[in-house]
Amino acid sequence: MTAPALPVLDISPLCRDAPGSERDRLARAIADACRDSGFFYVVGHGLDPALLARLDALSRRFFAAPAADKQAIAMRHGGRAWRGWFPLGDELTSGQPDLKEGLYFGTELSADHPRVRADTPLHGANLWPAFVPGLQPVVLAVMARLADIAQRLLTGIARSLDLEPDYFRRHYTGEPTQLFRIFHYPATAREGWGVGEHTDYGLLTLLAQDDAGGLQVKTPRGWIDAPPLAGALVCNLGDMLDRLTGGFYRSTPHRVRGSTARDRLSFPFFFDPAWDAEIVPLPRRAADISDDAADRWDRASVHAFRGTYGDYLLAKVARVFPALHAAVSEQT
Ligand SMILES: O=C(O)CCC(=O)C(=O)O
Ligand SMILES: [Fe+2]
Repeated sequence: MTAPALPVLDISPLCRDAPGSERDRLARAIADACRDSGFFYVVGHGLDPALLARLDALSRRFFAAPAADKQAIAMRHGGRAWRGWFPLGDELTSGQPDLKEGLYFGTELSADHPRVRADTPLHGANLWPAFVPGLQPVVLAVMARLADIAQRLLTGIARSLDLEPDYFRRHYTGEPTQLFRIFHYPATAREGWGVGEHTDYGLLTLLAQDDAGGLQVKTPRGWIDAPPLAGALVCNLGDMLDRLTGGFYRSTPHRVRGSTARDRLSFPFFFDPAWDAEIVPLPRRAADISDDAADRWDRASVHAFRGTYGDYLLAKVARVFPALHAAVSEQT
C-alpha cells in the first residue's frame, strides 16, 4: 500500500491524561491538517478492531439478503425519523443517483421522548433487521464509542482554535445530533459515482472503511485518494465548522468512485451540533468571514445561513431524498 497523502494524527493524548505539552503539539498538528485539506486519519482512538470486524460481517450479511427482506425496514417505514434501508440509486447526494445502498441510524429515541412526541423530523427509533439480530447491539456500541472519540477530538480542535477544551461540548454538542450510516457500494459496470461530490453538513465525520478504497478528497493541490489505512479512521470537517470559524477551517468536498472490481463497505458517523443550536460564527472569527459560495460544489454559502442546525440538516435531507421527503411531508 502506498503511503497516504493525508496526515495521520495519533489522538491518544486526548484519550488519556496526557501532559499539556503533548496536547498542544497535537493541537498544532490538528490546526495544520484543518487549515490544509480538512481531512486527516486518526489513530490511537481506541475503537476496538474486533467490534468493527463484527460490524463489517453483520453488515455484509444484511446487504447480501434479497431486496424483499431488506424492504421490511425500508426508510418509508421510518417515517419522519429517516431511519432504515434505502436501495441502490435512491439517494441523490449531488443531484444524481449514487451507486450505493445503505442503512441509516441515529440516536435511539423512544416514542415518549418529547421531540418524538412533537413529531420532530429526524428523531425517533431505529429500524433493525430481524434477520440480522446481532446488528442492533453492535451498531449502538460503535455509535457510543465514536461519539466519545468525536467529543474528545473536538477538545483538540477547540485547543487548535485557542478555545477552552470543552467549548464545543458546552455550546454545541452537549446533546449532539448523531447520524450513523452503513453504505454498500456494489461492484457495478455502470458509469457513475458511488457518492457524488459534496461536503458533510455538521461538525465532524469519522469514517471507518473496508479495504476496497474509492474515497477521494479535493485538497488545495487537487483531487487525491484517501485509501484505507489499517486501524485508522478518516476524519473530516463539516459545514458547521466552516460556518463557526468563518471559513478559517473549511468543509472539504469529497466523493466516492463507483465500485467496479469489488464491493465496498463504509461506515460514516456524523457528529453534529444539537438540533436546536443556533449556528453563529465564533467570537473571534466573525470579522474575517471568507465566503467561497462561488467555488462550492452546490454554490450555496454556508456563511449566509441563519438558523438552527436542525433547519440546516432538514434542508439538506430534502435535497438528497426528494421523493421520500415529499411523501413524509404529505403525511403530516
Ligand atoms: O463512503 C465513503 O467513503 C464516504 C461517504 C460520505 O462521504 C458521506 O456519507 O458523507
Ligand atoms: Fe461525506
